[in-house]
Amino acid sequence: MTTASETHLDKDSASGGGSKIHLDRVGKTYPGSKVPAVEELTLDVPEGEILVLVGPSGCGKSTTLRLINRMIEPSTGRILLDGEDVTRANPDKLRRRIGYVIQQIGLFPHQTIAQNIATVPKMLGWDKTRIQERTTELLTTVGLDPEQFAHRYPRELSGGQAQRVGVARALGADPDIMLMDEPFGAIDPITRDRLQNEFLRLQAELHKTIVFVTHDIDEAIKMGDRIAILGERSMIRQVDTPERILAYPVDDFVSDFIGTGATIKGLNFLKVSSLTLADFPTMADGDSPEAVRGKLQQAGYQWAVVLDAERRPSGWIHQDALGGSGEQAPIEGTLDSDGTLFHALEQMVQSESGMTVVTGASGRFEGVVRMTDLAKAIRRAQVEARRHYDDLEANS
Ligand SMILES: Nc1ncnc2c1ncn2[C@@H]1O[C@H](COP(=O)(O)OP(=O)(O)OP(=O)(O)O)[C@@H](O)[C@H]1O
Repeated sequence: MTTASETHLDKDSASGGGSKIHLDRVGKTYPGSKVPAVEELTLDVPEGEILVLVGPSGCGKSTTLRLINRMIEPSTGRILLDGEDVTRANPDKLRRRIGYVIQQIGLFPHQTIAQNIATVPKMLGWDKTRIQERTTELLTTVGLDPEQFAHRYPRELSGGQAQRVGVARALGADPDIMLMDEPFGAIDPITRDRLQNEFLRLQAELHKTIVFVTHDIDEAIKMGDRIAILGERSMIRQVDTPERILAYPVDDFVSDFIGTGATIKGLNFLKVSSLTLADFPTMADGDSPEAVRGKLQQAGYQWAVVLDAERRPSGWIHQDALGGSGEQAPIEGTLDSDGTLFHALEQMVQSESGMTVVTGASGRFEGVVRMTDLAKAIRRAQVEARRHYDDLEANS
């Protein structure tokens, strides 16, 4: 097995070529501390990517994030944005280019929501009309009615609304980089899920380059184009797409961190369209029970899919019911080829047949997904991920 230190960087990233954010052996030792909080961290974030930093409490995630906008000054190393060394640039100017969202939101309590959102545009000297237009636009973008909310104060908002304002404020001057430190951390699970979805929808339009800190691996899997799993002193243990990390954690530290159920979570990244659906016995209008029993015996199945006149699946029939009761078991939902294998598994475990039906155009029957198909797809993902790491090692 390759080790994390051998695998966490590819050749391009070592030089930072073309990255929006490039950290070059950045380190931070806090005054009075013997141990660095961040040690020799080299990391790249390509333009338009959400990179999630995840790791155990105290491993240095927040410090790393704050090094990027120099809220914390690095002790060693260089920070490059768009290829430009900003390690010694004016930090105030730098921060105007970079949006920053934190868990505690940090809204100014004595300023209205509109004034809060206008913070950076004001610093940049925008005129009143432009600021007002931008504030209205941003409130709408984050799903808050400007008429209702612009003139309220932070204490007059719910946690979820305040968090949306936090995002709007960070987007104030349209920065192309956003740093987000557990932005949805202190919110109830339902609102949190909604905010995550809204943010992903927003990002699909805005294409910001985002570094996002969380200690929650599920949030990392959901939000990240890539995830960097950090160990002590922000040492990278593995950095990759969520699907590859789930398919192939490089060591026990990463396995332990992503926890149980990683394989099942990995099914979220696999689509029904990646499967070759095998021929499956069906019972259409006019088929005799004997003929269907013959098909089942030949194919080695106990269940057939019953189809209506339009070849849409209407139920399952067991071989014992053929020619007898004719009783059918319901189909617990169907999937199209865009569905994920995670949904296929969910439907499978609810279905009496233990299989999931796939439909195509106009709901017509296309095939079924069986447990063995899921197992094969998982193994294929694992083999591909492993091959990727073997190639990286061979090329390093
Ligand atoms: N201002 C500071 N002065 C001294 N040490 C600090 C300071 N801020 C953080 N540290 C230390 O640096 C290390 C990394 O802290 P940091 O907040 O970056 O970790 P984290 O991974 O974000 O933690 P958490 O998930 O618990 O928020 C910790 O050991 C912490 O105690």
